[in-house]
Amino acid sequence: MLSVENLGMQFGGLKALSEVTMKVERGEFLGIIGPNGAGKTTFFHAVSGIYLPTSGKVRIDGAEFQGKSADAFCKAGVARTFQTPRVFSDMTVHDNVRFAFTFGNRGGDASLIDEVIDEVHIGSLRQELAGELPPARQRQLEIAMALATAPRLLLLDEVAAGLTEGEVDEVARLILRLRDQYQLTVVWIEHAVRTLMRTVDRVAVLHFGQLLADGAPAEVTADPKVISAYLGDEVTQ
Ligand SMILES: Nc1ncnc2c1ncn2[C@@H]1O[C@H](COP(=O)(O)OP(=O)(O)OP(=O)(O)O)[C@@H](O)[C@H]1O
Repeated sequence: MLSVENLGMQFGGLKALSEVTMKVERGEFLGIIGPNGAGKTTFFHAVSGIYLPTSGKVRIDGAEFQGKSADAFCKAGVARTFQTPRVFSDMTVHDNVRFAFTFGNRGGDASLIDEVIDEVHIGSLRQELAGELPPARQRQLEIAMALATAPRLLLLDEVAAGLTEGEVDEVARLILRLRDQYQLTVVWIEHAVRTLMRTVDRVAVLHFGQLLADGAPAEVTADPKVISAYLGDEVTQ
């Protein structure tokens, strides 16, 4: 579904991503972890048309996409959320989702607007202004906006940030349900490592812009390189 080859993103002298090569297979659920500043969000920007990578290839279903616009990625079935939710504050929840709907691949069936709002459990907030929602609800709204575009690949950037462990587990269950219901391929960046490890099929670890490890959660958790660079005692306690 998505593959990157020798992906690089440089800001002046800083290599935010360096020679990253990996694949996400159709239907797979990949987690991405790594310390602050490791390049996780930059990776999402590079595979959703926000940043033009300074080197390497980005492929969607085998076709080269580096340098294409965010709209082209969206039309190819890539949807994402942002670490700081990008919602239209002065518009209602419903109107935000309706706006997202016009960019995607759903054709004319606007009844799906209400469906996705209900799916992410914000049906009771339909007429609320997005700017008045707490951050966790804005993240749910962003997921609804992403779903409104009829994605095949959903990129989630810290959608569980700031939540308690129980709430993070709830978000994980929601993502799994949405994945099944909409037959999504999912990539989830999250610092809540324990929940992530229980949820995903595979984990990639970024460290200083490089891919430090990529494998099944149990393998990655036991990898000495990953433990010393990032995990410490976090998931072994
Ligand atoms: N537009 C930019 N201009 C300059 N530097 C940038 C830009 N975007 C990201 N960076 C730098 O690239 C590096 C990687 O940032 P990125 O946001 O991708 O990290 P991250 O792994 O998502 O971190 P966090 O977990 O804190 O969100 C950081 O050093 C950051 O300061």
